[in-house]
Amino acid sequence: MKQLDTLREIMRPDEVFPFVHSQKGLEPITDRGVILSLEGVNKSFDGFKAINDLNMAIDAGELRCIIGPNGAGKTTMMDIITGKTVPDTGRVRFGQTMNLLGMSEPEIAQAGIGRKFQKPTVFECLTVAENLELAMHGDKSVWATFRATLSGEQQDHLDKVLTTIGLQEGAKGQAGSLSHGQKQWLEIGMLLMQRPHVLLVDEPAAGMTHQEMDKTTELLNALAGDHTVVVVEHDMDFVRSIARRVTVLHQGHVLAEGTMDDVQQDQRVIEVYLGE
Ligand SMILES: Nc1ncnc2c1ncn2[C@@H]1O[C@H](COP(=O)(O)OP(=O)(O)OP(=O)(O)O)[C@@H](O)[C@H]1O
Repeated sequence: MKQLDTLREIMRPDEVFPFVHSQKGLEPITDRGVILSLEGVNKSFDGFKAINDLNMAIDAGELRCIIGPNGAGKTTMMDIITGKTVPDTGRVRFGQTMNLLGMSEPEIAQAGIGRKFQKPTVFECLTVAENLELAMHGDKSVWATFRATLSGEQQDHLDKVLTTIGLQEGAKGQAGSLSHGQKQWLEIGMLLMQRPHVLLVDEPAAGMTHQEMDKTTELLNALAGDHTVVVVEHDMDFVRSIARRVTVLHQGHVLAEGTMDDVQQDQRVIEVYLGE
């Protein structure tokens, strides 16, 4: 995959918050500082505290892994960031000032936070390229728009995304014929078509072969830097292969944060995992 080469070109920052014009061109208003933050976030379901005073800050360009035992609140945290779940209290900000609470799921996606769920949801009867084309238009119900001719710039973007996800050779093949791993990459490509600033990726390695995992590691590492990538993952070997910084959630709260070595040696983390 010529990911690094092509990504520089794909990431032509849109004129979308939190990027502003500067002498160097479009720059994140965070100045590569914190791009996503949760402060004092709480969420209860029928009296059960799924998220308990959650505080977390993620820097622009980071590749952050979120780990934690079953029921730790990882999915609920992702749901809160993307507007699927509204917290009871707390603040969630994109950049330094954009308040994500009160924004709808489509508005948050439009602002530049894309999410990939664990199960691939590609359109199996369409080709790989058609899936990407459809994703570019956002509104998947608009078949007429999908049939419209792509501009040169849009076609270039599509070609670069195909190269990034390593599916350029199979672009005209049916998505239904792809392997599980290839479907996951296609879905990441579908997110990239909308030029997100932040990518939230749920268990990308689940069900993958070792070879596919290696390619996914390569892909996520290539995406970080120009994008901010947040990965929720259970597979510790995979986490070790991609993570620079790991956050351990437990009972809806941050238990530990640091490098993989740091958190693996943390006595509280060991106890939580052994006690699972
Ligand atoms: N809509 C809901 N109604 C009731 N309880 C919920 C709801 N969503 C989540 N919970 C509960 O909140 C807790 C946290 O769940 P969550 O799915 O966020 O954990 P998780 O860390 O993603 O777990 P896993 O690794 O098993 O996916 C769990 O105890 C779960 O049962």
